Order: sequence, then C-alpha cells, then structure tokens
Amino acid sequence: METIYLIGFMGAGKTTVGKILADLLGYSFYDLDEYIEKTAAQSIPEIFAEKGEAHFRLLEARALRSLPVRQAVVATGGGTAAGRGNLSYMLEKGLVVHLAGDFSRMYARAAGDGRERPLIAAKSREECFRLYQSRLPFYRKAHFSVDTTDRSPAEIARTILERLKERENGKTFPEKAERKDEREYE
Ligand SMILES: Nc1ncnc2c1ncn2[C@@H]1O[C@H](COP(=O)(O)OP(=O)(O)OP(=O)(O)O)[C@@H](O)[C@H]1O
Ligand SMILES: O=C(O)C1=C[C@@H](O)[C@@H](O)[C@H](O)C1
Ligand SMILES: [Mg+2]
Repeated sequence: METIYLIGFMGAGKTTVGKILADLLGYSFYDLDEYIEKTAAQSIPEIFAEKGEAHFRLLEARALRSLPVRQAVVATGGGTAAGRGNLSYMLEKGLVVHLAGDFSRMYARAAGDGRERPLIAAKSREECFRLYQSRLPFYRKAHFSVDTTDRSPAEIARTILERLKERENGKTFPEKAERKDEREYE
C-alpha cells in the first residue's frame, strides 16, 4: 500500500498513533520531526533558534520528499500540511489521514508533554488557537479524518486500519472531515 501520512495540529497524537499503526500494518514508521533532527544533527528548538522557522520549513519539505512513498507510516509535524506544496505532494503520493480533535485537548497535550515545541513556547494560547484555525483548511483536505476525542491512541490506530481495509475492499471514503474540530474555542 502507499505510505500513510498522518497530519493534524500539535498534540493531535500523530507520533503516538503513527507508531501503533505502523506496527499493526507491519510497515516502517517515520516521524518527520525526528528525521529532521537526525539529518540536521540539531534539535528542532535549536534549528528554530539558530536558523529560524523559514529554514526549518525548508528542511521539513526536503525531509518529507526523501521518505519512502510505499509501505510506511509517516507522522508529520503540526505545520507540515500547511507548507511548501507538502499537502499536494502527500495527497498525490500516499494516503493522508487527519487526526482531528478539539483544540483545548490538543493544546494541553502539546504544552504539557515535556517535549519542547518552539511555536507553543513562543505564542500565547490565543495565538496558538489562531494558528490552529489557519491550518484547518489544509488538514481538512486529507483523504479522511478521524476524531480523536475521548479515544486512546490504540483505538485511533485501529479505526484508521479499519478505514484502510474498507478502502482496499473497494469502498470509497465517507464524507471527509468529521466536523468536531469546528467547536467553539473553550
Ligand atoms: N488519543 C490520545 N489520548 C491521550 N493522550 C494522547 C493521545 N494522543 C496523544 N496523546 C499524548 O499527547 C502527547 C502528544 O502526542 P504526540 O507527540 O503523538 O502528538 P503529535 O501530533 O505528534 O504532536 P507534534 O505535531 O508536536 O509532533 C503525548 O504525550 C501523547 O502520549
Ligand atoms: O505545528 C508546527 O508548526 C510544528 C509542530 C511540530 O511537530 C514541529 O514540526 C515544530 O515544532 C513545528
Ligand atoms: Mg509528533
């Protein structure tokens, strides 16, 4: 099967769910953020601090295009889908799955899991919400969307697997996004 690209906001669970999904499928797993850090031999906060976000986006676009386009699961970064033709590339090469959820939960996870995310560190919650809103139109172009609210990473991975099996059996994907992510800012 073609590569499955997980997209969505910071804290949506792309890395966590992606690993489980790759195991279930027996595919290789790539975390785009980790891959960039390895290739650049620098952490993402260091890249942002020393070279700026624009340089990070260039590395991100290059890294995306250097990963396999078959038999792999790729957890993208929160901003990957919104930059440099990346979404068109993923839609053309593989299957793009949006992990959707409510902003508050994703933000709380992204701000509280101990991983340093330069955009969370540099912005207020309000600014992060606006960033999230600006990215929704990109996320919503995914081949399909899975609602992550009140579901464990394992449940989400299994749901994606079921949808992929349905597709292999000739069913088309149901109407794109579950619109839970349109909820009011809490
Ligand atoms: N469905 C879930 N339920 C509970 N906790 C979750 C869920 N998904 C992810 N988490 C937790 O939220 C935190 C962030 O998850 P993760 O790093 O997978 O997000 P991400 O989408 O990859 O974020 P980023 O875009 O910054 O890479 C982790 O601590 C993870 O264990
Ligand atoms: O949402 C974003 O723009 C980002 C999300 C992270 O996954 C990293 O790719 C980086 O911290 C930027
Ligand atoms: Mg991640």
